[in-house]
Amino acid sequence: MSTYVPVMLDCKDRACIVIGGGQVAERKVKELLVGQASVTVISPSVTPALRHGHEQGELRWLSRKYAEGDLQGAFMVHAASDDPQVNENVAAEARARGILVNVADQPQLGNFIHPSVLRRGRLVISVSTSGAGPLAARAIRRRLEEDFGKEFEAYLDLLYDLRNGIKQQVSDPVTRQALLRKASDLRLADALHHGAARTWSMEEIQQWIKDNQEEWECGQS
Ligand SMILES: C[C@@]1(CC(=O)O)C2=NC(=C\c3[nH]c(c(CCC(=O)O)c3CC(=O)O)Cc3[nH]c(c(CC(=O)O)c3CCC(=O)O)/C=C3\N/C(=C\2)[C@@H](CCC(=O)O)[C@]3(C)CC(=O)O)/[C@H]1CCC(=O)O
Ligand SMILES: NC(=O)c1ccc[n+]([C@@H]2O[C@H](COP(=O)([O-])OP(=O)(O)OC[C@H]3O[C@@H](n4cnc5c(N)ncnc54)[C@H](O)[C@@H]3O)[C@@H](O)[C@H]2O)c1
Repeated sequence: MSTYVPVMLDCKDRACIVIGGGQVAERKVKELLVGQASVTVISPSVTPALRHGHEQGELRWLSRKYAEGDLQGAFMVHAASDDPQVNENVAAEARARGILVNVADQPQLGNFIHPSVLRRGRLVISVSTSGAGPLAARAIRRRLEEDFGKEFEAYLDLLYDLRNGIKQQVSDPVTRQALLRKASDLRLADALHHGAARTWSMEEIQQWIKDNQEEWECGQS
């Protein structure tokens, strides 16, 4: 079994092809659409959700079987048909073209696999068992859902603004580092959980930076 390297891929507007239109293809397409990829499904039949996506213009569906040459110009392909020989052929074309390829039934023929994903806005927690047991990956992800609740979406939006504010307002590198550490303290997320998880105004963000900067500088003198 491979030891995989986890990465976060930017698929925005990239040509991503999915061969097959069943439940597995649907799941992979959903993740690609979250990443704003340009998705083409090639399959004689598709699930109602994929058909709906096609009708809404969210993805392209070519209603036919895979044919060699379909992968020309693609960034990534998913071989998710229920025909092992077709999936093998897709993997072979992808390898010859140097395209990223995921193979649903024979993962070892591809060069990446999907983790189970928990999203809370900007927070992405990916769980993989390296192929040992996808259902266990799902179960672990579900357990993490309890520890990382919806407040993390608001917290990461706040952290994004706080970091930008700190970088703009605080020039001393040591003070800046101290404030960045404080903003990254998960107690801030807990506070959002216990209080109302709401958006901070720019004034509140600037005030937080000012107060904490003063507190830090007082502690140093
Ligand atoms: C996490 C998740 C993400 C996703 O798909 O996006 C995912 N599989 C999920 C569900 C799921 N998969 C399977 C079942 C049926 C139950 C069962 O058999 O256990 C269910 C449940 C269902 O479908 O409901 C069967 C299965 N899966 C693979 C094979 C082939 C093999 O093992 O050789 C077979 C046998 C096929 C057969 O024999 O028919 C292979 C892979 N599945 C992976 C990912 C990759 C490894 C992930 C890891 O371990 O880190 C890897 C290697 C490649 C890949 O797909 O990228 C998603 C859960 C999402 C969530 O809910 O959170
Ligand atoms: N990796 C995973 O997470 C995972 C999970 C479950 C099953 N699987 C495996 O993934 C594969 C697909 O599973 P599914 O449940 O989506 O199957 P499914 O039967 O629901 O769908 C198969 C799809 O492949 C299409 N297809 C068949 N021949 C084709 C061809 N020549 N060109 C293009 N499309 C073609 C069919 O039209 C259909 O839409 C199976 O091999 C299954 O064993 C993988």
